Amino acid sequence: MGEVDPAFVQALEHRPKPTIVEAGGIPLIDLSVLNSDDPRALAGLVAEIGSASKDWGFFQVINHGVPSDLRQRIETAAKKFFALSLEEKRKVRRDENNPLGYYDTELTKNVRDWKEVFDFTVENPTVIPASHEPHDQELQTLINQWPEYPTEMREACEDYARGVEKLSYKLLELISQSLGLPEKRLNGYFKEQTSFIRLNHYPPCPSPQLALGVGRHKDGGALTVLAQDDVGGLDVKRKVDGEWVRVKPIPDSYIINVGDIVQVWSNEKYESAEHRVTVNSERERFSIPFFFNPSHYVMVKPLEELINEQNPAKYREYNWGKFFKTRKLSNFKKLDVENIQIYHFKISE
Ligand SMILES: O=C(O)CCC(=O)C(=O)O
Ligand SMILES: [Fe+2]
Repeated sequence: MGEVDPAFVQALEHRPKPTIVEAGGIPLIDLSVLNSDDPRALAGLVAEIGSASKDWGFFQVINHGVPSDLRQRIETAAKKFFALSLEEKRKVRRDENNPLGYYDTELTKNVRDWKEVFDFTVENPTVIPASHEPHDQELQTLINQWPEYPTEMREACEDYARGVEKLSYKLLELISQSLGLPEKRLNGYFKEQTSFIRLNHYPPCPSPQLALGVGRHKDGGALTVLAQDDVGGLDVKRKVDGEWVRVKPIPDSYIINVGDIVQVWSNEKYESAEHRVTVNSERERFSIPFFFNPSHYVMVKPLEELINEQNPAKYREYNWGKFFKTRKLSNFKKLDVENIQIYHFKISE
């Protein structure tokens, strides 16, 4: 067993157990129904999405319509990029001001993650607040930084983004319908989306029982559409019993997780699930999450149509851009406070 730097070591209660249950029961949803014009089949799909979002906050989709060559091209480009020297990768390094590009020192809840990443936004440029301070109105324009090598990286990333964006809108529309709302009820919030895609590389770790690839967390955006390779390591905290279970890789499927924004919009009918990534000492792992996020100026709050006297709003409204900026900052440097969470906006009962 090798040694890892103490910055990576998780507190005892957050370390992965040596054996983990492979999750039976994570809903597997076949989206080919979307091509059918049988209203009953569509209603069945909407109901499936609703139960999966309610009971798990996590599901996998197959026959999702994203062409497999888009995924192959970005996966190949990611492998080539991460295989470059550190010096080469650091030419597109991100910093406190520009959160886009290469990074190998991310923190989740103040502990270092055993991974390296490359981030790019789906819209180029993307506008976010310049500061996390609530009263500072200044904005910042983010521009993607593309590496020189591999030369096909930019095109592979941009094409993939367009493909997965379509799937994300489809899922958003299904979620909206599953809440009893019109199909396009939520689309307007994404006009100037702050969505971004992350290429994750988890190298083999000499002490996989001490560190995590990504520490336990919930995704702060609306939805995450994740491509994982065949290595496995993504664990979800199962809602029924709080047990960590491993998400089994299924070739050419996507893992969908409901983010905090959907939890708030739905007034907790749906709940974002806590998840983490464990690493292993033998095989490197790659994954590609697409974080589907609204425009920075969106004020997130329980949807009017879903609240009433019997079911009053469980959250105060908050500004998405400020939330996003605060999270980014806490992932960048060690803070003495816990990073921002939606429960900070929860209305106590
Ligand atoms: O690598 C994975 O499977 C998941 C990564 C993740 O949860 C994240 O980046 O938010
Ligand atoms: Fe995540």
